[in-house]
Amino acid sequence: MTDRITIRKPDDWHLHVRDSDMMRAALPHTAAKFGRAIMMPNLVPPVATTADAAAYRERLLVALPKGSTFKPLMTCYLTDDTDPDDVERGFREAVFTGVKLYPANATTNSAAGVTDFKKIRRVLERMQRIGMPLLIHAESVDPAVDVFDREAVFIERTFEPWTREFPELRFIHEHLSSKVGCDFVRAKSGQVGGSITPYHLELNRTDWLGWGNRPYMYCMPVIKTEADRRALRKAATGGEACFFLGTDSAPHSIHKKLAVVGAAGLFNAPVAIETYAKVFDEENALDRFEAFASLNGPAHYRMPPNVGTITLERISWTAPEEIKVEGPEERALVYRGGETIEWKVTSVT
Ligand SMILES: NC(=O)N[C@@H](CC(=O)O)C(=O)O
Repeated sequence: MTDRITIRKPDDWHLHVRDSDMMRAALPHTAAKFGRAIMMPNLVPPVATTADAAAYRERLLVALPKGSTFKPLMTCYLTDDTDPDDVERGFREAVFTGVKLYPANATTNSAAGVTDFKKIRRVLERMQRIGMPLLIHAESVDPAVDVFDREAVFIERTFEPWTREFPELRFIHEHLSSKVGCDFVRAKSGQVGGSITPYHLELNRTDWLGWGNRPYMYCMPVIKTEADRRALRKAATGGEACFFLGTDSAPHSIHKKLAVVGAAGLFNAPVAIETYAKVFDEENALDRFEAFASLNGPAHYRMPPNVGTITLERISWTAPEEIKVEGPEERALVYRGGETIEWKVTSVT
């Protein structure tokens, strides 16, 4: 039995830390264990221009603990009115790493997202030309589509046709949640990469709804069936280069999570890398952990892997139930809060 594992320092290819008080509370949890993270642009108002992203990056850098080498990678929130010239400028100036597409109203803070895909064709053409990746929240928002089928329908109606219309455009299917999604990414490997969260690897919809409604398991795309969870575990741990780590850690104040209409998103940064290690251990795949956590993502984004390392050991500890947040948000519930966590980070270089 392996009780200790050292891998290259991982990156988080899908992260929300928000802004101001929440950012200051959430960011250190990721910066302590990851080399880089793709910072999601769904602030209110969104990070929609090069100037917005440069300013947000400054705020993130100021919020980092002293001496941290963590690097935030910025994304552009795509709207109906995004200017292709600004997108290109941001990419060439190394402000933007990619563009993020939210279909309008698909998830938290996506009201400013794209309402009509015809309106973004010029941006996609430009991105294809300059080699800039497109990150997609791949869910249909057609009200006639069942919430559990949103991923499959988006792939069929929109994503798959785009991979043919824009053959040189590189895509990331964010937070994969279904077997259909895994099979799609696999079939388009090279052109499409897929990130996978710790909670989609751990939970099925019976965990979420079967024993009382558990608001801290509510996220978009919603947790699906046991067959989907198994397919995701196979994808993450199978060693295929198209799948990589993206926590989708998404803190909300406790008030927003426990409201009548609750916010989607789970704050998992305090236990994320440890939870992935648990999954790989359970699947007898710890030898493939480094590829998923630290190598496949940079390769898809065409960046070198980190030079540092992280060591995890089989040491039990108890996850905090919540983190404190200054100001009116007060506190945020932690995914797996109060549970025994099997793996512990013992060294980061
Ligand atoms: N995953 C979620 O349920 N929520 C995310 C947005 C997202 O990535 O969908 C958030 O910003 O809270």
